[in-house]
Amino acid sequence: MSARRHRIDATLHGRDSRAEVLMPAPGRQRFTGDSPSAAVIGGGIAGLAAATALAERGVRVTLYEQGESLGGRLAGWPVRLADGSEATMSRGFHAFFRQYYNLRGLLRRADPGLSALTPMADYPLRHRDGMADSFARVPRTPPWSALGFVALSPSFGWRDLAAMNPREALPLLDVRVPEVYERFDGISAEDFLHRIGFPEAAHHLAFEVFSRSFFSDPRELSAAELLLMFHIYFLGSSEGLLFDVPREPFPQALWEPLGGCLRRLGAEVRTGAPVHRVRPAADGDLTVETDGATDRHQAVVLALDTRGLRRLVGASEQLGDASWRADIAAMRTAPPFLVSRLWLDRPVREDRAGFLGTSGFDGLDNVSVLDRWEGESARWAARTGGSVVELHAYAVDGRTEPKVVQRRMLERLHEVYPETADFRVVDAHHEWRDDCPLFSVGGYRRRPAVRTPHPRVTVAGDMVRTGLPVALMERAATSGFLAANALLAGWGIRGQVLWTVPRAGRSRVLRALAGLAVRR
Ligand SMILES: Cc1cc2nc3c(=O)[nH]c(=O)nc-3n(C[C@H](O)[C@H](O)[C@H](O)COP(=O)(O)OP(=O)(O)OC[C@H]3O[C@@H](n4cnc5c(N)ncnc54)[C@H](O)[C@@H]3O)c2cc1C
Repeated sequence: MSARRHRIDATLHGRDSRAEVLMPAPGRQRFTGDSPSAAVIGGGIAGLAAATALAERGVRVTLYEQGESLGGRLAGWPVRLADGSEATMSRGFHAFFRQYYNLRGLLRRADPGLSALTPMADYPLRHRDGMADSFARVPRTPPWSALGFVALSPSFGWRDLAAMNPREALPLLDVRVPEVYERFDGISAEDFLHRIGFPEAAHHLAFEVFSRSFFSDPRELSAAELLLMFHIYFLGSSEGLLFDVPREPFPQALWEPLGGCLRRLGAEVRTGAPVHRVRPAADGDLTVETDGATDRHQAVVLALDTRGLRRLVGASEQLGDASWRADIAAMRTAPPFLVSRLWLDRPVREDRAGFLGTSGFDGLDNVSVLDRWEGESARWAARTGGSVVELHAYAVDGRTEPKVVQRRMLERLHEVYPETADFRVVDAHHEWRDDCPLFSVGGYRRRPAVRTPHPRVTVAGDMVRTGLPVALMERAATSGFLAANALLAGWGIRGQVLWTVPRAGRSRVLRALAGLAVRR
């Protein structure tokens, strides 16, 4: 893919005039007449992006999803509450950042104006010791974002900035992908922050919240992922740290409309369809085995979660080569996380934020008041006079009894929002999962890339190496499009145009400063 700067249509992309556009390999617009068939395995964001890009160009797509609905880690399912109401449960709160250009492009297929998303006014953070931070008033364009944060933050002042180790900290100013992995994948996020002399208070507040949102303890997370995150959300993009959230539960707001688009494009969307094996056939085709059926395709996109990919590749003995298979087998998932959703009989205080990042509260990572922004919760709260609150705890010690953690998180809620201590819990749903990838120290080299040893098999998902500054949901969407583009290029068809935050530090002065660190 070639890259070039573009004037940005702010309504379609973001506000960052330095965002980069990545042009796909040249080719015909789409198939006409006879077209190949492709299996996309996995119906999360990555699979939906791949399936959409392929189907739009006339490929005959079958999407296989083992779950009963689309969305993967953002899937939702109906539950009946103790008071008889119907609600949609999910893994809960997700921040849709403005620099998620490719994810937003995917969602625009079904919702051109992104009317399903609503902005959150702030990204407040609170530490148990009383320290609080906010990004609402921090400017969005670097370097003013960093300077504004230092000027406004109680946890990170000018004195802290002056006390940092300048030589070690300079690389923060010019994060480049994939070079950042070559230099920093070998140390942990925690060690990196110590090395640069990052102030203790800001370390515990801002960085712990961010690194834990990668589902890992900072001692286990690769420093390269932390630097990348710093670049994407802070110093490398002028979209800022504010984000949007869906106005309704994920299925209704996002995946049912997108699934409808796919079907209108002629794709076959099969839910409740786990794939057990993929086998290369002698004639170059690939067979895909599901419960009781074997389908034949000319290409396959593996858009599964980490464990699903490991299992499927493990069972598909003839797929790939020995070293690729060994790398997939070595992939790890992050420790378990808990999402507790509580339907409470009374409203939380009026000034409580829709979302609050928390630190120092025994592993409670954030608290959302869903009825502030999600229609279904707001209607329940209006009808009952109650409120809907969600608690997330990432990287939980797997040895602790789930009930103990659930009770502890509720007690911490009582501390964060003391009025809730007297509320009655009308109903509670607790989701325990461990399906997020672990970006462990030194693990980058073995993570799968989009291309595999088989020219007609590609990989997509939020664990994939894309060579671009993208993470989490945006990595899933971007890798999905890249996986489709790689197949389309092989057929001489032009793929999807992609966008990314700049792939290097954005200011010449900051880049020059960062260069000093490398030369010394
Ligand atoms: C609690 C929580 C909060 C999060 N918050 C944020 C956030 O605020 N911002 C952000 O950007 N990201 C966030 N994330 C991360 C985000 O959810 C993921 O990065 C993203 O959803 C990954 O999408 P994916 O398509 O790569 O994988 P998945 O969504 O896991 O999709 C993989 C799919 O493959 C299917 N599958 C597996 N095996 C098979 C098989 N054999 N046959 C058929 N199908 C199979 C699975 O059922 C699944 O649907 C959060 C995640 C969690 C859990």
